[in-house]
Amino acid sequence: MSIFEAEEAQLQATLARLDELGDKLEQVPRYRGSDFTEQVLEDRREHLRTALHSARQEPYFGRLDFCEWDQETKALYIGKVGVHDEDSGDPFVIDWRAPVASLFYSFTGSEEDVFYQSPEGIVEGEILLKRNIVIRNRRLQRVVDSYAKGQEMSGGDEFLLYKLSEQKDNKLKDIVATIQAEQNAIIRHAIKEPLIIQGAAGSGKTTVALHRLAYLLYEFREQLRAEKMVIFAPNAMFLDYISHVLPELGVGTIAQSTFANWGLSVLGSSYQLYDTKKRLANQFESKLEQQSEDVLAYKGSLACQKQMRRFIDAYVGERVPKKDFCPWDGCVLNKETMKQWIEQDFAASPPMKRRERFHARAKRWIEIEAKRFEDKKEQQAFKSEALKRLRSFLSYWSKPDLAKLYTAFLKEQQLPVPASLKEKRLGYEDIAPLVYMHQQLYGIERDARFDHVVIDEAQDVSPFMLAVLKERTRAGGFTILGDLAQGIHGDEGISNWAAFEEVFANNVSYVQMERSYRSTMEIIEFSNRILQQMAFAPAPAKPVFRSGQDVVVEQRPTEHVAHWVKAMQDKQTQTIAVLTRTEKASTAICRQLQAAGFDAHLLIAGGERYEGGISVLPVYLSKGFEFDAVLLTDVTNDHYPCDELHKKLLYVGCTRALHELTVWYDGALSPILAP
Ligand SMILES: Nc1ncnc2c1ncn2[C@@H]1O[C@H](COP(=O)(O)OP(=O)(O)OP(=O)(O)O)[C@@H](O)[C@H]1O
Repeated sequence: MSIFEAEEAQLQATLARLDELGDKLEQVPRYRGSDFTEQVLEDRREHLRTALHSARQEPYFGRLDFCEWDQETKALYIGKVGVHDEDSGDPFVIDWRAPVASLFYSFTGSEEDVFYQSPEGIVEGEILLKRNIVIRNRRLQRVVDSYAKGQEMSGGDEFLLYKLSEQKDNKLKDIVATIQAEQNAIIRHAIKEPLIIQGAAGSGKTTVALHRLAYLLYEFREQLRAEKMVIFAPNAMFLDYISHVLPELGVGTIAQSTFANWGLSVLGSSYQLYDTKKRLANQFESKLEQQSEDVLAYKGSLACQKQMRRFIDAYVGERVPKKDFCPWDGCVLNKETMKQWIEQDFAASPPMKRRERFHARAKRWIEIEAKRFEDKKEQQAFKSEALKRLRSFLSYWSKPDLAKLYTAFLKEQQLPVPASLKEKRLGYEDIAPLVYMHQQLYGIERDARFDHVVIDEAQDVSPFMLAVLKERTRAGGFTILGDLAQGIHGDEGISNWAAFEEVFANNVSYVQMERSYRSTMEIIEFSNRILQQMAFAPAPAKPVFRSGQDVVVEQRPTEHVAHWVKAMQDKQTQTIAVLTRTEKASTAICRQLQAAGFDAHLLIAGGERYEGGISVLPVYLSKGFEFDAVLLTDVTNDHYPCDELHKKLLYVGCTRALHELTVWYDGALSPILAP
């Protein structure tokens, strides 16, 4: 029997077991009653039904023959979801997140003995076979061995290259079958340590972070809840693009948001972001930003956070009663007692909660004092007079208007006050300071705390934003990923990771990912030449050995875009992108393509969906996305002068391409690309 036939027989046997299990489960009536134990059992059955639904199509993707010392070799089949034999409890498909499955990813073929950490301790042994198996709709498609003991192998990358050469559709995909050793280490990194990942474009940062969430939820299911996890990413369109990975991994309820939207939800519905749609366009096109870069950078800094804390402390300090309270003539609650209540008895509560508690205790005190009057009517009259006086006494400590308080802070710091603040319309850079102010005054409800936070494209996040999130996240619960070479929002974001490390008082792990999986060698080498020109030049990306077309750089006006798109379509290219320098240019090209009969999509700031197919978008919006073929238009000296911002923009644009990259210029080629 050939290897393929043997695996085919194994697949049929596994499918038969899965079908039997699935059919049996379907026959158990759904429990809808109120008995708690029954509900828990039904919950488990439902979980298994969902798991079996996907397992019955593609039960596994890998096989690992592992021999634990002094025991028999076991063939372990690894899949997206683990399935156990009902009677013996033995797994016949191992979940990719299970401890033993880690060997499938970390084993490189050169280790003689291997080990993994199981809940019972370290398990040692040797690997005899590592096999990739492709199953589509219950049919065995492909079997590729990357290691077989005692045999010469062509190299472990063959299967990875096969996966990478596939065309992409409109959603990011899971990579469970081909997670690489360095990615596996990140996915399984200790739960208690915050993690910062600096990764080259296309190194799999976003993908790996999503797999890490799925892993954490599996391994620490007793401690973590999906509803308490959140992914922050730059915009709604990008969130739409990555939205399929977690459901594919069987995880459905993790919140995804932009920092701005989340911040506004904390502040309440009266606050809005000003020019949501136009912020990026202004920043990258007409330089209309009202505020200088220094002000933006300061508002995102830890120095600003420190000043804000001092300002709030002073504000709260001022709220301590300065005079005695007199509910009626002859009765006094002295200021020392009230001070003691506020500063000592209620010290653990946030300031606005302290006010509430003070109010409640003062009312109780009035009740007790009023009991001195024997006549009930008299008692009532004194009480209502006292409550009136209490209200007026507390007016010095009314609920603060955050926008006004923030205005006072900006004035104190001699910073310009944006005119829109009066209408509670905020700049992106004002959100972190305001949310921080809110947190300082009102505290953070238990329900509003996070178990784990993923921050994607973190180079565009300010240290102040991170500090705000840290206050409401359980210790160590951060996976932060970014690429400084793609930091196109330098004024709001960061230029090195030091300030982030400072937020965690340096108790943070830092990992670099240099291998890039997205693009061909030709595209990576071309992009690396831009990288090397940057003031801060991260290590060049290392390509996987996947060769493709040469990068084309040619003098051509944008009128020819339709020809290029047609040529790409003729090659069956699935996702095609035309990247322009401005939104205006994107709009014009998109119209031109639509007039020529192409189903082209214009992606602009404020958009919510990414459709795939043919996309036309400004280069600054392309961050995070990838396309089979990319055309960068107008790469001239005028549009991309030789400065840091434009080097980064071009780097972002070039690294979006998987298989083909074309660069056009009409005039003088940008000096960044000059030979
Ligand atoms: N181990 C892997 N196996 C197969 N494909 C992979 C692997 N790692 C990454 N990829 C693919 O590489 C591409 C880039 O991944 P991803 O978008 O997560 O990278 P990134 O580092 O976030 O990129 P960027 O910073 O440029 O946005 C995706 O198509 C992803 O599926």
